[in-house]
Amino acid sequence: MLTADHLGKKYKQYWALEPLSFQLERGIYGLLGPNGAGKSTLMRLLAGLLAPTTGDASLHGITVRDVTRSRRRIGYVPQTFRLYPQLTAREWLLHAAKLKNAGTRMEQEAQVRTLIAAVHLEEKADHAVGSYSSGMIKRLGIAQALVGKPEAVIVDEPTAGLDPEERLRLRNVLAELAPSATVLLSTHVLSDIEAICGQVLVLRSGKLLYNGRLGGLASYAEGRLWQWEASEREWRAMAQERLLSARRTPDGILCRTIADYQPTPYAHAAAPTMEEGYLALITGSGEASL
Ligand SMILES: Nc1ncnc2c1ncn2[C@@H]1O[C@H](COP(=O)(O)OP(=O)(O)OP(=O)(O)O)[C@@H](O)[C@H]1O
Repeated sequence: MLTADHLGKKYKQYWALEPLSFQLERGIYGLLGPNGAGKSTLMRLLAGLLAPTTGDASLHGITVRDVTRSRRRIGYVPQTFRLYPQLTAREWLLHAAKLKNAGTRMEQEAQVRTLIAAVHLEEKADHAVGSYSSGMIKRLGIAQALVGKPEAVIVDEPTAGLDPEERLRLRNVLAELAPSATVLLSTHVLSDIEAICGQVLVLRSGKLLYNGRLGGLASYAEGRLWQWEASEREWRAMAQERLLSARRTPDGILCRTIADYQPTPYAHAAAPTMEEGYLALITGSGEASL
């Protein structure tokens, strides 16, 4: 169990992460929030790589500040990382296994073989990483975080900059981990994680706004989601930034927005999606004036 207990981080007078508390069991959790919300700060605090201003993070009751006892048990994949381009994936992972003191040389080699297969890098395992695509590097980062069989795996922006095929591949790799570890993935794109995360935490401006089931997000736009068909001319006259979506149909343009009151006489209430609920939550959307 990965626990945050009044965990917070302040830079000068500014809370990058206001003190928050939660407990994460086994499974995959999404950490959502716009740029600057505090996601990386929280992840680095949970991984024991950043000293908190208040509170503590712990894994199964052991503080992450106890580096010797917790470091091997938590795998962390930063947003970006540098690799020596001339090293191969196998060499890189063996190096990580040595640093983490993950068993005898033979055990380390066996573990590296298993990890290479788990992240589907068998064909490229003995090629220099300088020749890898960004998706392959992300997968190698995850394999490196998994060395030593950690009980918690924290991945900052796993799918950023990847093409749809690589996203899917990476998602599958992460989903396979779920039964045996606590996995926390950050993103600002809900669709990236909705296929694999049942639970999400939402941060905005350093505050924890939501901690619960992914499906529960839709409720933030419940009763405030409006849909109507507009003509091309009406649509052009609208404050476009107030629209959540606008989709061309044979009859005109299907518009959706969040507003406390019916935005036009033609609008009718519609069921919000999770994404729309999430947008309502992070934008704190009030009345839309169209
Ligand atoms: N070392 C630092 N010194 C001062 N402020 C910092 C430092 N690191 C982060 N911050 C600030 O803390 C806030 C949270 O940053 P953080 O990187 O955690 O956000 P994020 O949600 O991960 O953003 P992104 O999605 O853009 O990566 C931001 O306002 C950022 O500018």
